[in-house]
Amino acid sequence: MTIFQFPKDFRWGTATASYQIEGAAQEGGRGVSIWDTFARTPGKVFNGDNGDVACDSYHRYEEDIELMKKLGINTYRFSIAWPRIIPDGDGEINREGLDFYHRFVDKLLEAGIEPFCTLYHWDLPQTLEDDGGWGNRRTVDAFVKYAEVIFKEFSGKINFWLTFNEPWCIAFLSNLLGIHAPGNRDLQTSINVAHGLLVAHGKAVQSFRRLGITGQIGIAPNVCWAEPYSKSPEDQAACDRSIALNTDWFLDPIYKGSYPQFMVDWFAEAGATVPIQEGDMEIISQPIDLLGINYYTMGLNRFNPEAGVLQSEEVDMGLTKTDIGWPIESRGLYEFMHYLQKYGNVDVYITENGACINDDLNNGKINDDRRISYYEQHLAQIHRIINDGINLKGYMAWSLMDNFEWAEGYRMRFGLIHVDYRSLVRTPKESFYWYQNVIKNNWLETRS
Ligand SMILES: N=NNCCOCCOc1ccc(-c2cn(C[C@@H]3NC[C@@H](O)[C@H]3O)nn2)cc1
Repeated sequence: MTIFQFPKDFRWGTATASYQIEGAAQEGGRGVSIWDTFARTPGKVFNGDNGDVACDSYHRYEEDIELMKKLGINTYRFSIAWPRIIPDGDGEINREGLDFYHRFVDKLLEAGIEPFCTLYHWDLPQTLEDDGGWGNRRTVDAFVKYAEVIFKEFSGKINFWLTFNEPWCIAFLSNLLGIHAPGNRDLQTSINVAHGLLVAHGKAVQSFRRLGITGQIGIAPNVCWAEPYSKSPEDQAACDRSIALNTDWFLDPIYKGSYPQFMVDWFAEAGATVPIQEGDMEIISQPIDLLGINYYTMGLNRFNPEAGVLQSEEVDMGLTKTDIGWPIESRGLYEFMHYLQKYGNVDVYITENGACINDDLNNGKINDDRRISYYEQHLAQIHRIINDGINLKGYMAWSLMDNFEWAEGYRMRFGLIHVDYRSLVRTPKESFYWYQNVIKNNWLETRS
């Protein structure tokens, strides 16, 4: 057994997102999002599940906050649903939507929990997607309008801001692979989306500074850490492409003001170019204050000309997997955080990390020992990272509770709290109590 002591001011939290937990999809003046549409498209979401009810947190947020207090977290990452604030995307402001989030944030603050707000966690108003989505500058301008409304409303209440969650998922999972909403399968479209959201990010940061909003702002890329299957240059290059599409494709423009040239050249070979307009890169590379990093797994990649646009395939090495099929390898988090240092020792928060473990209730308890083991391994790596002098400031477990896991619907459970989707009863799992103890002690004690 080893004790890993965390810094005194280290932030401990959990994370969720609006479409995944709120429900009340047709209440409070909320407009239609691309996920309402996608979930209703036959074959897109397991079992035809959708976010109409989800965890009903729109109505049960006070109960959820009581559970957060019981858990002992001091930070809670959530997202605001743009369709609740400006239902048709760039028209009238919906006061009822703002009032809901004021009630929610006030309750968080009352509980001594720091709100950590994501402006965009994938629920784009459908009207904007109908008019070209992130590839259309109208959507970029609409996002800036939405962001400014939120900044002005919540300045002083919210001090930690993220513009976008997982830009790789928004651009490539959703517009190249077609697995998430809106389900396009086109390389040029996905590159246009990536560029549009980067410009929107930069413009929102400019507004944040111009309006003198208090607090810090950043973005939350999801990581695809990978190591080459062999020492061959082809496998190393395939690995580099896989990592770069999740990380460098977004962080080079933000921190360096230009896209990674080797990837621009790679896509040019595939006939796709980045639609850069005059001044875009200066806008995108506005200085930011923090990075959110979402880490789940890592892979061993090798070159395969048949393996998609990156010609990079993951090799199954027989590692233990979570119930969603992702290998459990915490080492990738440590390696990635050192890779990230090429952008400088920036302030980083782990804004998502967790395991899909579908254990169900058994005599009123959920003995999710595999989830505890996952967290134990990953928190030990977090301690290593901090010990190496990297500015890792906090950790938010994904997720507070089981919720709508996108194309997987409700069958995949990431929560520290079990949700019965019929009764909506919340039941803390054994991992909840384990994490509660880590937070209370501010140290990790490995069990072996
Ligand atoms: N790279 N090529 N892949 C080839 C084929 O991939 C097929 C599937 O791909 C993926 C990749 C990544 C994800 C994913 C899900 N979460 C969890 C959510 N994070 C934000 C929060 O809302 C959580 O629910 N994070 N990442 C899903 C599917």
